[in-house]
Amino acid sequence: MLRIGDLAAGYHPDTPVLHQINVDLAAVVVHTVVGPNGAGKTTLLHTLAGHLRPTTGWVLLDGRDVTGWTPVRAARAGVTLAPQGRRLWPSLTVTEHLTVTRPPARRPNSRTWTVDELLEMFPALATRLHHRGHQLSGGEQQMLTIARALRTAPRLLLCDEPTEGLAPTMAAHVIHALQDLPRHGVTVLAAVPHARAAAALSDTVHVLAEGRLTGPITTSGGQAEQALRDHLALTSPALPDHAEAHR
Ligand SMILES: Nc1ncnc2c1ncn2[C@@H]1O[C@H](COP(=O)(O)OP(=O)(O)OP(=O)(O)O)[C@@H](O)[C@H]1O
Repeated sequence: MLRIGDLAAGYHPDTPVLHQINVDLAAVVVHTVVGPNGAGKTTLLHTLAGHLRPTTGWVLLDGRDVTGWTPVRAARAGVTLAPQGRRLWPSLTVTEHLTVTRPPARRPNSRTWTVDELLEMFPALATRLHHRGHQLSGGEQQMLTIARALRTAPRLLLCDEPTEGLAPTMAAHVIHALQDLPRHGVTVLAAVPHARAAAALSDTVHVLAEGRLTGPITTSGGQAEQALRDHLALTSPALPDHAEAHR
């Protein structure tokens, strides 16, 4: 659905963060982009969600040029960001988060999600309906961030570090929910900092290093972790074996 070619983006004209990014998110699966802190993962997701205008290159959605679109146009077309840091509305309750966010009226082919379906996906939220954003645990906030994004009926969900800082059981729940989305026609592109997390979460991994993407690596063959280590070693030649566990 989404194709990106020769894309460059950054925050200052003289210092691009992304250089010549090429990627084709044709398959309705979970894709990850993995790379160390500062590699540009957030910058890539923000560019795709329309928060940042690319300096060069193109973005095609179903063959239509959408380069430089706004977040509103991106969301209307079915591309929604679940941001890092959760960015909830602190004074709104769980129910209010889910009811004020609605799918666009005219997008017949997208899977829409009722509040009840989202509470079934994330039962922890069902017991917190009247709690405000700032009263939720980190895991509950992450679930609500994803649930709120799903309310816009995305075809492509961009998730920035969806398991960051979560306890293992919460992280497992979030991973399970994301892995189930392709079954509903939703493609996922998640940014993660660790090779192992990328291999566990996704079907296809794209490695971002020094502003460039390599891959994709398919995780189904069992070789993903070694392939990722090889790719990441390109930018960290001195990395000792035991350091991988902390990447
Ligand atoms: N708003 C901003 N203004 C200027 N520079 C920025 C801004 N946001 C990020 N950067 C810089 O862009 C580069 C890429 O940052 P980005 O957040 O995209 O990386 P990341 O891979 O998501 O890392 P992390 O996992 O630490 O968030 C870094 O050098 C960062 O300092």
